[in-house]
Amino acid sequence: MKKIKVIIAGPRGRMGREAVKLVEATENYQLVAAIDYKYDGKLLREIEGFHALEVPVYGDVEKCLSEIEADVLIDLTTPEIGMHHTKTALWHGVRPVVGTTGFSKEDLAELQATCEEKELGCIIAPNFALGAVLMMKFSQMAAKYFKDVEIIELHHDQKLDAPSGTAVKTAEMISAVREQKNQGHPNEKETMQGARGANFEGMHIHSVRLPGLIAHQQVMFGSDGQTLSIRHDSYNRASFMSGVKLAVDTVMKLDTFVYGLENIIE
Ligand SMILES: NC(=O)C1=CN([C@@H]2O[C@H](COP(=O)(O)OP(=O)(O)OC[C@H]3O[C@@H](n4cnc5c(N)ncnc54)[C@H](O)[C@@H]3O)[C@@H](O)[C@H]2O)C=CC1
Ligand SMILES: O=C(O)C1=N[C@H](C(=O)O)C[C@H](O)C1
Repeated sequence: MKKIKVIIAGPRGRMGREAVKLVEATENYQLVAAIDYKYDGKLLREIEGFHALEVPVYGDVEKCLSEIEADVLIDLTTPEIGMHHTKTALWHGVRPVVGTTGFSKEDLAELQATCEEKELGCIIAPNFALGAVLMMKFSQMAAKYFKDVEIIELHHDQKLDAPSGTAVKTAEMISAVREQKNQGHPNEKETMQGARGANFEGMHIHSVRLPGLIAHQQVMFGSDGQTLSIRHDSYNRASFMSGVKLAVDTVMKLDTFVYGLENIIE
């Protein structure tokens, strides 16, 4: 059986550790390297929590990709370094699967152009949890009938980006079908800055950060005499792994850029 050779960037992170477990547990995947700025030149097994993993760790993505033959790079880091890893992977002919959030519109356009130039698959998934992908799709369906919507995303307090990648993606999907509307009273005024959250084309996004939370989102629609709430909750990071696996398997067959798992599930 030909194995899919995988590199994981950010293996010590909350998501990275889960992804290492996934790759190790999947028969046709082989973890060939990890990228971690702190442990350059070590083996993964020398890092706490990783046992018996004779996998080299690189601090530098360029060096890693020059020395290691790989099919897929899974990135679970931070936006700046994630962008650098993703571009470098594409230049080396390695297909990226990116869970890192916080990329700008310009970043995404640049990655799409590089994919097209290289004719190489790349999947950027703001949320790998299949339930969250359905929550976004259902919200898009509902937005055809309800033009008043507020997005409330709730995450753990170690999260760096706000609003979450999922909330941004949800707002983009809704705006593709929603009749444009500036919500709330035309004369509404914030007496405390930020009270109405972020404004995306007239709809509002609220970001809650609390210890104890993992990843949650509620999309609330309202119209005359009724509201509709569509909610998804991730209670652990294993919830994201079936989507990571789907993305790795799919990216191997792609020569295009995909932003969002809703584009690859039926
Ligand atoms: N798409 C999805 O379904 C999900 C996406 N995320 C996103 O994934 C990213 C990571 O999330 P967490 O694991 O919770 O964060 P984390 O903070 O636990 O992990 C980030 C990891 O990146 C590593 N890192 C930072 N700079 C680096 C560099 N220069 N080179 C290599 N590694 C570097 C850190 O050492 C750390 O281990 C975030 O952007 C988050 O929003 C998180 C959960 C689900
Ligand atoms: O940082 C997180 O934890 C998560 N990030 C992603 C996002 O920004 O939407 C996905 C999920 O919500 C968890």
